[in-house]
This record gives sequence, C-alpha cells and structure tokens, in this order.
Amino acid sequence: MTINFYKYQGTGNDFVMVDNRNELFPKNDTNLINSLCDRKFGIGGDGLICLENDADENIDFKMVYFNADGNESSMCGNGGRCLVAFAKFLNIIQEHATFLAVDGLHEAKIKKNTVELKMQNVENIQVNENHIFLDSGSPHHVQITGKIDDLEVKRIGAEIRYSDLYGKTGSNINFVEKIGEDTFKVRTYERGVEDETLSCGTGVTAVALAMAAISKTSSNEVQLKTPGGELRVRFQKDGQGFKNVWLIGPAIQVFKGEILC
Ligand SMILES: N[C@H](CCC[C@H](N)C(=O)O)C(=O)O
Repeated sequence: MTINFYKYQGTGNDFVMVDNRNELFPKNDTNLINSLCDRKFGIGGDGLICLENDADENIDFKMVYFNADGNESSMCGNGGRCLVAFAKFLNIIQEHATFLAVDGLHEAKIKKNTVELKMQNVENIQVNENHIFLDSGSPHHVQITGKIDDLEVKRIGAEIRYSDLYGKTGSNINFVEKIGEDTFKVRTYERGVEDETLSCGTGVTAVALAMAAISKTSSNEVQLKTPGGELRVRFQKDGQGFKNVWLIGPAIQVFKGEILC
C-alpha cells in the first residue's frame, strides 16, 4: 500500500499529515502509525493527524490525532494549528476554520504565517504544593523550576508521568521558568511520545493559564519560549477558570511524500 503524506511542524512539534477524506487510511493499525512516526525506520514525527470530512456542513473538517506510539489521543494544540494550515493548502478553507476534534469544536484564524487556534474553556485548575494540574485539551502537570536549560527533562519527566500521581492514564509534564513579566520558558515531556518534544501546544496553554491562576503574571497574553520556538497564549479569566483561550504561532509545511507500507 502507498500512503501519500505531508509533513508539518509547529515550533518544532512535528506531525505526519494525511488527507483521509476518502477514509482509506488504516486508523486502527497502531503498529503502522507508530512505524510511520519512527525517525529511523519511517517518516518521523511526534504524531500523525488524519484530516477527515464531517457530516455537519457547518464544520469544515474533522481532526483525528495519534501520538507517535500509534494510539489515538487527546487534543493536540500544535497539531490543530498545523491541520488548519494543511486545510488551507488543500483549499478546504480560506482564512477561517471551524473543525471538530476529540475535545469538541475549535475555531481558527490564519494570519500571514501564524495560525490562531481557539482552545476549550478551562474551568478546573488544581493548585498543589509543588505543581499545578489542569486539562487544556490534554492533561498537563505544570511545575516551576530554576535553570530550566540544565534540566534532565526526559528522565525527570518520565518519573513524574509514570508515578502514582497519574496512574495508568498518565499526564504530559511541563517545566516552567519565569523570565519576564509576561514571558516564560517552557520544556515539556509528552505522554505518548515518551520524550521531550521541542514544544507542546496544549502544554504551553496549560502553563500560561497555570501562571495566571497563581498570579505569576497579571497579563492576559503571555509569551512562551520553547526549544522549538515562541508561542503566544491569550485568555480571559472567568471566575476560577479561563475562557476565550487562544494558542498562537507558526505552522509550516516541511515536505510531502509517499511511503510504501
Ligand atoms: N501527547 C499529548 C497529545 C499531543 C499534545 C501536543 N503535541 C500538543 O501540541 O498539544 C497527550 O497524549 O496528551
């Protein structure tokens, strides 16, 4: 079988994109998806995303997201932004999109070379002694650290992700260092990739909201500097939670190809 694909990256979080409107892609083949994401034996990627049609004519397309381990997973913010850019490339949309993902409907806007993605509202933020936990479309542990550049993210992240704290479901693990009034450095260990990724969209969204929740910033738009580049998150406080949450950053097509499998 030959699979045609496009490779996209959003601040270094990279994805194999498949136009699956014909629904021929074997989505249940976990081993195949894992091998397509393999950086030595396959295309390479932090995840694989299928673009599909939705029966509702008010929905431009549907997003089906798989982590690199081949399992379908929760929402991917950077992947959602890349999918919007892919949909524009395919002439499915122009500068505005409404699409359905695993966590519900999302609105997106394309502005020059950035994609602004509206994330779901976040109501429940658990502030603990040494960390904050919230779900910004995917589950995220947020922990403040010093000297973030020296951190062994993969080792320490895996310890927390597989600890009793998160049981079988696990969580993504984010480390954050404040470097300005509305600027933070973020490094993320991603569940389902089981490694540090160069950025994580739902991760920086969770970090931005967590920092606002514990008054580490008074701004309603924060800059997140990740190893893969800079992302912005805009939000509005809404009681104990947040609404009008937007994830903003680049989404780039890197190459296209076909792979025999
Ligand atoms: N690995 C995450 C999903 C992808 C999140 C990340 N790539 C993003 O940009 O939000 C999880 O299983 O919870």
